[in-house]
Amino acid sequence: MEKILRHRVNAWCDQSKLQLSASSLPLLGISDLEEARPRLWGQDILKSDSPSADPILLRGIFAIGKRGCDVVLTARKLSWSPILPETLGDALRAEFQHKEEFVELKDVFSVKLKRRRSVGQQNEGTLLGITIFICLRKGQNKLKDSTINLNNLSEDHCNTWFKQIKEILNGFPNRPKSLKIIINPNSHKKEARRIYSEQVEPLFKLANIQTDVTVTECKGHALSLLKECQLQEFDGLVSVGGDGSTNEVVHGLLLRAQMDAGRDTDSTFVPVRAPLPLGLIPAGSIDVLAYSLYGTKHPATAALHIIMGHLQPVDISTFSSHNRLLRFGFSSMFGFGGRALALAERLRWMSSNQRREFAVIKTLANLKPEDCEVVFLPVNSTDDCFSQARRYQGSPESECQDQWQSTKGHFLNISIMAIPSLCSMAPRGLAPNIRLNDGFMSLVVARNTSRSEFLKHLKRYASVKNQFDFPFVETYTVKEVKVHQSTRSGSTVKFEYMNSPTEEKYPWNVDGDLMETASEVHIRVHPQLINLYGWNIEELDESKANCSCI
Ligand SMILES: Nc1ncnc2c1ncn2[C@@H]1O[C@H](COP(=O)(O)OP(=O)(O)OP(=O)(O)O)[C@@H](O)[C@H]1O
Repeated sequence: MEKILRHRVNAWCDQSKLQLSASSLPLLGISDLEEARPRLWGQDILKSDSPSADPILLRGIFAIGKRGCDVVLTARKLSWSPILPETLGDALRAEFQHKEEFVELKDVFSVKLKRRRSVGQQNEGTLLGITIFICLRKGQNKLKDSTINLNNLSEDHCNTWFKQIKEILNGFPNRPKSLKIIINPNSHKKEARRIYSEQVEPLFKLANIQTDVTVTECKGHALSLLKECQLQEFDGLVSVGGDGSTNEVVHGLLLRAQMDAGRDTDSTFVPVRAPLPLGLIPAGSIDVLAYSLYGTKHPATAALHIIMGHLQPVDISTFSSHNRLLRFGFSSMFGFGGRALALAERLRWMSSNQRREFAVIKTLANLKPEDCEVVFLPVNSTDDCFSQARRYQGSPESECQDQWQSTKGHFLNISIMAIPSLCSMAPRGLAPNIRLNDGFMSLVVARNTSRSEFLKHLKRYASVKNQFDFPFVETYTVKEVKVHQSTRSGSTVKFEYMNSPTEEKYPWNVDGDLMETASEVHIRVHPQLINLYGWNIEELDESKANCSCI
């Protein structure tokens, strides 16, 4: 009888890939391998027979915390439950029987052999087990890393598990193995390098990601680098800095894609997609791009999105003038927003926060309207279907017959945004009804009004009240916009920050970066032209779906 039982248990252990090694046994408080098998079989064979279970790849014993656990690995999850001593009463046994815990492999980003090395020890150290590194949700939008230690002293046992888990992790698509990192050391409070080395690099190392880091030396460095470097060596690109740095990297990446595809970048060209996904590590003051993508300015969250290969297709606009491409960018401001940035750029000698506050106050004090005509292609009722179709067919442009509209006059500010543009000062976004990838832009124009009314409008962005509910504010959902600045002869508009009084250029704020250009700018949205590492926080946030600001 005993022989038959042993035979059945051994057969089951082989079938269910249960790994019993001599070093597992102390965890069970038993000293003999043969003795161990019936105990495990007695409590677990029924679970493993459950018809819904995934095929078991490995099964074995590890200590987790202070408990000996029966650990099961499938392609989808790693689960464990405590091994119960036979002496435990029936009531307690029943209570613990179903205490299975698990982690899904999609949330695991690394596995390492865990060793202890004493001071002066030359070899690789004493094996303690394996450590599983996982990515957890922390609060509404943040991610954090955590570990699970599976302790077992057997080299063979741990190596088998290590290799099997590594193989599963290598099979996840989109997880980068090699990244090009571009750091702007001068962003905001000059903390980008420290943020990268303290909060991001250790996570990339844990995830075994190879990195090639460039610390920029001046404005334009990232752009020239991206025009020339061998991008095919990398799985993704990462920008560490504020919105301005990210805009330079995005522009460089997309420009490079057009050059490689031989595109003539006139004002009607259809751009090709960015060849690599881009990750944004926020190290600026406002970080609208990172905030819109992650819902937080948390460098470790951004790093974990990159490591986990979460990809989010995002719309982007082109800015052209006189049939020439000026820039790729996600959001822009002309008038107040452009002037304030132009002034802040002149005050670079001040600290980041000081120059921003000073520039806003001074621009408000000198508030003056722009005399413009804004011509735009509004979204019509059929556009939702077009947008959906475009999304699935990958066609970049709508082919429907559209009706251009225009509005003229004196405007204090004109904003054109292809993304919701969230930040801590505008938690619902500068364009609350625009999605990251809906194929549309939000056009918001603030006509000339008193300073106090305009200030009220600006303050509303931070409150829960509708920021657009003012008689001087108009909002449109659009696909294309042309802004013509009126230049009346004899009264040429001149800006304080310009060197030459004869120069006639106008300041635009494109993703926090200054773009100075002539009197006409043509802006077109290009659906899902770039993949960013991140997720769509709008889809997670129910409250935004109910927003009726526009
Ligand atoms: N090494 C560098 N030295 C000076 N400027 C740089 C350097 N590298 C990049 N830049 C430029 O600095 C500009 C501002 O970058 P960024 O937005 O990161 O900083 P910031 O303006 O201080 O931050 P924020 O806009 O969030 O306050 C960008 O236009 C970028 O092109």
